Formats: sequence, structure tokens, C-alpha cells
Amino acid sequence: MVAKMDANFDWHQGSDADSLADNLAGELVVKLSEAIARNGIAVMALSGGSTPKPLFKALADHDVDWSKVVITLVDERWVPETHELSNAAFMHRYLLDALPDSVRFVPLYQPAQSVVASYSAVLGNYCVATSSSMDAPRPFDIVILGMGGDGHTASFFPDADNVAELVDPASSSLLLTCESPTTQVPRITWSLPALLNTQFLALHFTGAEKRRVFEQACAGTDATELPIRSAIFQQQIPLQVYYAD
Ligand SMILES: O=C1O[C@H](COP(=O)(O)O)[C@@H](O)[C@H](O)[C@H]1O
Repeated sequence: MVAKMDANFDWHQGSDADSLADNLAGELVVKLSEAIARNGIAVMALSGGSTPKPLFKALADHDVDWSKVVITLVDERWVPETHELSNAAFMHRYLLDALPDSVRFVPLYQPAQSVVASYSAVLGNYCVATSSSMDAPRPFDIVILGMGGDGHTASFFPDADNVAELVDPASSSLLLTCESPTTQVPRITWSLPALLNTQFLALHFTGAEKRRVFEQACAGTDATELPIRSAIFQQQIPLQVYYAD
């Protein structure tokens, strides 16, 4: 008999989206400083979409040694930065452009390559930025996930052909591709094992509609149906849920 795994999360409720973002940004600054003190470097994977806008703005106001911070994306749409769907462009607009030039950013989109062919280039850039080797890339210190109304997180979409692989905690890949009827363009995403290999894992979302999706996710266990379950039902690292109505 397979034992039923419990949901593994702590709930942090904000009074509104802005104060939630301020609280989470304050926590991230502590985690960044701890990682820098421990390793001389802090590595943070952040989500795109629209929810993180106030978080990015709040984060940029903090005094951190940004020259010791490496930032990458949890996932990306396979489009250049000039495209309106680019998560990298979103991150530049609301975070990177407000930080000192010394901060290191590892984008996931590689011009002039197919998404699958880009894995080793992305990983290579990540390893150079984090002073680690391709055999043992440095784990993340911080991962901030988002969630869509369909229960997707990262680019783990429920209607993707490869959804079982996307939510597989034993996947041997660090990067994966996602194509589905709802994604508009192909996507690249860090895999579930890569994202769970972190010191701090948070899920940041707002609004009653998404809260219902989260509650529905907690009530079942099939992660191919609601991929956010892959972050809720795992025993590697407690998920810190940051929510406001
Ligand atoms: O497509 C994406 O959507 C999710 C959630 O986005 P939001 O606009 O509803 O906040 C995001 O977490 C993911 O990184 C992004 O690529």
C-alpha cells in the first residue's frame, strides 16, 4: 500500500497585495543575507506572470549586496525579450533595471536555438554565474513560485502532453519544455526536482479565485490534474504560502 502524503505548507496571510509583497520581500532579504553569509553568493529563482510586480518593486527598495546575488526565472515563454509575453522583460522592467548592474541575471530564453537544444547553454550560463560545475549545479537558495487559475505552477501545465514528466519529483532533467493548448508559445521551465532543491520555497498568489484553486489542490493528490499539488504534496521542503485576498 502506498502511504498518502500530507500537504506540506505554512500559510502567511497579508492584509492586501502590497503589504503581502512587503512581507515577502522582507523575508527574502533575510534569506539572501543568510545565503551570502554562508556561501558568499545567493541564488534566487523568481516567477513571471503578473502577481510578482509589487514583490519586485518592494525587493528593489531593499539594501542587499546585489553583486553577490544571482537571479534566474522559474520558467519562461520561448520568446525574445522584445516580446510582450517575455518573463525576462517583465523582470527587467520591475526588478533588474532598478538594481545595480553588478547583479547577475541568468535568462532561460536563448536566441536562435530551439527550446530543447538550449538546455545545455542555459545550464552552462547558470553554472558560470553561480561558480558551479555542470555535474553539480549550485542548488537555489530561494524559489518563488506563482500559480495560474488552472492550477499550473512554473510551466507545469495540466493540459501539456508531458504533464506527468513535468510533475515528476524523480525527473532526471533540470530543465524541461512545455507545450500545451493554453500556453500560446512553447515554454522552458526548471524541473520539479531542480525547484525543490532550495533552502526556501514560497508560493505567492492573490485573489479569492486562486484561493479556491489552492483549496481544491489541497483536497486531492493527482498532480497532473492540478500541477501546484507537486509543490504542496512533497516532503523535501515546506512550501511557504504567501496569500492576500
Ligand atoms: O505563465 C505564468 O503564470 C504563472 C502565474 O501568473 P499570474 O499572471 O497569474 O501571476 C507564473 O507563476 C509563471 O511564472 C508564468 O510563466
